[in-house]
Amino acid sequence: MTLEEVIEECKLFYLAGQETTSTWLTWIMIVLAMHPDWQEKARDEVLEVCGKKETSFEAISHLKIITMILNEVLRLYPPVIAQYQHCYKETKIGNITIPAGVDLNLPMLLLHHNPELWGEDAEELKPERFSEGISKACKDQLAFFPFGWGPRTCIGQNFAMIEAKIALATILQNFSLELSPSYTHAPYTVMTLQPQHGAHIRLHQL
Ligand code: HEM
Repeated sequence: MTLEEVIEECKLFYLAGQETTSTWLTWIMIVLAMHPDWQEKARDEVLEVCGKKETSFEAISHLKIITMILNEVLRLYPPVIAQYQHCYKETKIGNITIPAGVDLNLPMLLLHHNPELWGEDAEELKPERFSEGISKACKDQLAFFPFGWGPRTCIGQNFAMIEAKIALATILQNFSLELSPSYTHAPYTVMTLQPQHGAHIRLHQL
């Protein structure tokens, strides 16, 4: 690789890895402040598995409720709301022929909220959907792809999962989260899906 290419790769990793994970963590905190019952379940699990100690790589693999919550937040508030693919040469997928030059939009946000795939409660926070893993959460497991799909799927997804689990476990060990009355729920997109008026959350030290 040339020096120029290495620099460009570093920029890509910074953009793809920082912005996505930080908005995801922001939504996780908003959602747990909105749903104190799930916040309590999540904290109980963290305290049971890790106690008040620093979370270890080994311990986070036992955080089942936290994993369910992380997936449900990715479903409702995917940081990347759609993927755009350009078809360079005529391609056949099943019965469909896509001519060269066509731009495809894969709308994660729409599919993640589709009641035909997720049920009439698609708009509700229900982490228990993921209690038996991703493949059983939805009628069509291809409908959940917050990290993309296929050979170019997100290279950082496992890293992001570990990062989010450690960050969330540490926050829950030390703080309780309460939604401020000034918070207005308005998801909107500026490159990633963000809370338009900010994440007004009160943190109470435990
Ligand atoms: C919540 C966190 C994240 C989300 C939602 C996310 C989402 C995505 C999506 C949708 C793609 C496009 C995949 C495709 O074309 O099929 C992608 C690609 C990529 N992501 Fe992530 N990502 C996250 C975290 C990270 C992290 C932490 C890193 C690096 C440390 C990272 C590095 C990359 C890179 C380098 C690519 C391009 C891969 C390629 O084209 O071969 N991402 N990500």
